[in-house]
Amino acid sequence: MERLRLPSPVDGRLEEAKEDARLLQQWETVANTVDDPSLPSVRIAVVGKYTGLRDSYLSIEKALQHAAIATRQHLQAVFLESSSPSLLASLQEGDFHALLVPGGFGTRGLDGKVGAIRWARESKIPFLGICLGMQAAVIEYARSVLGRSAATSTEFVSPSAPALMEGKEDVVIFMPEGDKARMGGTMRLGARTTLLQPHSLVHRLYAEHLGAGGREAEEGGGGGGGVLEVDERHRHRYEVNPDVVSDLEAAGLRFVGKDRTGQRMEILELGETTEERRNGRQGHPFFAAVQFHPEFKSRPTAPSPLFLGLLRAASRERERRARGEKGSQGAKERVAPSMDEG
Ligand SMILES: NC(=O)CC[C@H](N)C(=O)O
Repeated sequence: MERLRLPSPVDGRLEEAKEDARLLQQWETVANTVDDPSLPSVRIAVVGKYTGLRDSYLSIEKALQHAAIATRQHLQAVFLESSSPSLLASLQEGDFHALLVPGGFGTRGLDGKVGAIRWARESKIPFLGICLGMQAAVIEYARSVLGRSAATSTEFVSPSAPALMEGKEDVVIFMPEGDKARMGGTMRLGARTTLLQPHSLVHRLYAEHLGAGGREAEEGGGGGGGVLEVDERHRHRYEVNPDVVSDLEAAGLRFVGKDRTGQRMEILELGETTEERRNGRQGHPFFAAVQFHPEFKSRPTAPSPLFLGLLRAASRERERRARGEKGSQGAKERVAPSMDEG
């Protein structure tokens, strides 16, 4: 056995027993945290249009739960209907510590999602957007900050409507390799690689998980220089229009995760605005959105780095309110540097 370098069955059993004990210990920690009545509650608003069918957001709720356990908080996820006329009032009065806008399809409720994201961005409430949630964040920024009030996604433009003015309004477009005439089989599905720029919030979060969720990118493969590669699961037909990226970046959005071609935007963060930098004001505590679905890879003992980031920011927000502070400025440990540092 030694000559052939085979593991001894005794060693193997010992290793197995150690691993079993480690997993049991992890699981006990999870169970004890869920049952601990002394932990504070964290209130997360989830704004979507499938709220009548709770199972639609099951993986979102589970991923939030995993991150709440890891940050020792009791999760109160509140699902709000995105087409409700009272959505904004519910958000303003709901004492929420964070907002999550998950994936979805079709136009109903889009303006509600855009309004909710605007509220979170302007009131400096931690925000995570997923898939359609990221596309809605781009639409919101283009409408509110670039002043393109008609900004939208090609998904929401009826084929019979006149072409969008100068193509400036379709800030989210159909992916070129898809077949516009046929929906079946045109979705970009499954695990795809995203390269994460250093000096970004998401890079730091994934780097913590290096080994589990990320690996150093190789020089020459579009990576190198501290770039991290992560594989996350996708499910979409539309993407950020590469033609509007430079305008959005000049206005303060940072696209810190892209595919290997550099043409497909996978992750955005909010950098400091020029005005914030000039006045030495703190930027947004946590504003990130991703084209993929991080919830699908979250596990009870290994929460998704993005959900973890959101729940940590939500916890800081709760503590800040408990201290009676107004506005998020000064509340946090800021991680996203200004755009030109990235
Ligand atoms: N999963 C999603 O959120 C999909 C977003 C959007 N409807 C698209 O197809 O690109």
